[in-house]
Amino acid sequence: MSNLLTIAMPKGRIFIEAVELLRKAGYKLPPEFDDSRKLIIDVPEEGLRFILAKPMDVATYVEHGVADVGIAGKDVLLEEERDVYELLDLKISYCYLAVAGLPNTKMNDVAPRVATKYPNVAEAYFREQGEQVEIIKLNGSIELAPIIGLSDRIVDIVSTGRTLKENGLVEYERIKDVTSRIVVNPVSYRLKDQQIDDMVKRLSEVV
Ligand SMILES: Nc1ncnc2c1ncn2[C@@H]1O[C@H](COP(=O)(O)OP(=O)(O)OP(=O)(O)O)[C@@H](O)[C@H]1O
Ligand SMILES: O=P(O)(O)OC[C@H]1O[C@H](OP(=O)(O)OP(=O)(O)O)[C@H](O)[C@@H]1O
Repeated sequence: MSNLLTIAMPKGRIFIEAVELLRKAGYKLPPEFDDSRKLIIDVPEEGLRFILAKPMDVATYVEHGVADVGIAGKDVLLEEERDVYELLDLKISYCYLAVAGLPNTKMNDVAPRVATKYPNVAEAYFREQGEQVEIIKLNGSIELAPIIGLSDRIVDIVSTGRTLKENGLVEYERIKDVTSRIVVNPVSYRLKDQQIDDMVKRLSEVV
């Protein structure tokens, strides 16, 4: 096992903002962080190892303890419900989860269909509303579903609202605000509490 504190970082849009925040907190991250296809980047001078993962997989690495710490969107944490501690809201990559669909349409009375990348979040939301829906799991381009008649509604991320607008969809309900969080493995937190607390402290000062 490495002595380096291992951090699972999401590739994609969170990555750039997270790197910027870590640098602001004083971590010297080499140029590899700006342009590289490497999936593991060690920064021994800082005592850190970064693994670059799919956003949906970050909490899985942390739950299994192959990463001590992870950076993950609240959307993913709600969807996956992994056994990890959420220690800090980094307040980056802001967006929100919402229900959307074609304008002026009601949900089908019998077995309304909801397409989403977040089946658990969607299921729980509609159950709370007292509505029984059929969930259709998609992996992206969710906005297609109501347009081509696959579903009555979607549950998806909205940021600027541009994707909804350009595809002729409207928002019906806002479910939850989303930002990225620092999560940790419970055992790592016991064994490496000083390193982890130091990182959380440094990050919380620049959030
Ligand atoms: N339009 C957006 N604006 C801001 N943050 C977003 C937006 N879409 C998603 N996010 C946040 O960024 C996280 C990662 O999204 P990103 O689009 O980088 O990856 P992804 O589409 O989930 O993954 P994949 O690599 O499988 O396409 C999401 O979990 C969410 O927290
Ligand atoms: O409100 P906006 O600023 O338009 O952003 C929202 C869009 O961003 C995300 O998609 P992403 O770009 O990750 O593509 P995806 O379809 O592969 O999920 C999300 O799923 C929406 O489609």
